[in-house]
Amino acid sequence: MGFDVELARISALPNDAFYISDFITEAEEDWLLQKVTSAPLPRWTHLSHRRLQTWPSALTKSNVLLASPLPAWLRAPIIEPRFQKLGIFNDSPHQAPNHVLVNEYRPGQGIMPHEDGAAYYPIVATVSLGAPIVLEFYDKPIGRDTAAKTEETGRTNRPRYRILQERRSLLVTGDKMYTELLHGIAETARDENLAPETICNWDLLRDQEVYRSGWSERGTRTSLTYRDVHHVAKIGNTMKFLR
Ligand SMILES: O=C(O)CCC(=O)C(=O)O
Ligand SMILES: [Fe+2]
Repeated sequence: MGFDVELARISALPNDAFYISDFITEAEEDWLLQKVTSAPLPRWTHLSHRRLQTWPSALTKSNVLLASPLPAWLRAPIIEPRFQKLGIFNDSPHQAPNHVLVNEYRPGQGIMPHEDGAAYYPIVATVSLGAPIVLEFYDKPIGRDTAAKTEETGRTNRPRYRILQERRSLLVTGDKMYTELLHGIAETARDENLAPETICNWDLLRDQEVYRSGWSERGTRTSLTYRDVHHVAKIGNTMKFLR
């Protein structure tokens, strides 16, 4: 395999999580960003605090993916051969990711603490492009009225874990990190309080020196989040019912 995945384990976390700082080269990063930005405008969904592309297509209301291959630029070299060599999706239903959300965050933008839900096998592999950003994991609010509590407390609750994602890195989180915690990205123009004690993957960072001041100015950060959707429907089968 050439690379021992245990070397990439974020050992401060109780459940499986892996971080590889130099997952893609600078040239690959440039090329991927160019692919993202040259996608036709209707590809983007504009949300209030980020914009999003969904490949190959959005899931149906019942969380079904209509079978269609991912575009070549999202497959090679990331899935083939790199994910395959690392064996990231070996245990997932299709032994490979079949769905990618591309998120773009400008300074000041983020994503409220949330969970990704049951549509996906609980492994997410995220490639970060453009600029570093901190991903935060929160305990789920306890008790009834969960959604309202998340709205109220999501921002003020202190995160339980923080992971700094450098540009060109890969973060793999799975298992209970996704099913028992919420994750989000603060809406800020500056990630603060960066230190070995507060950042779980500090030892695995490519460049700790640049964060010595304890903060990092946000730039435009793009993430490619790879997942395996449980339910896939062949269009041919769907068409049968339409005839
Ligand atoms: O951009 C990220 O790293 C996280 C995105 C996310 O949580 C999501 O799309 O569900
Ligand atoms: Fe998410």
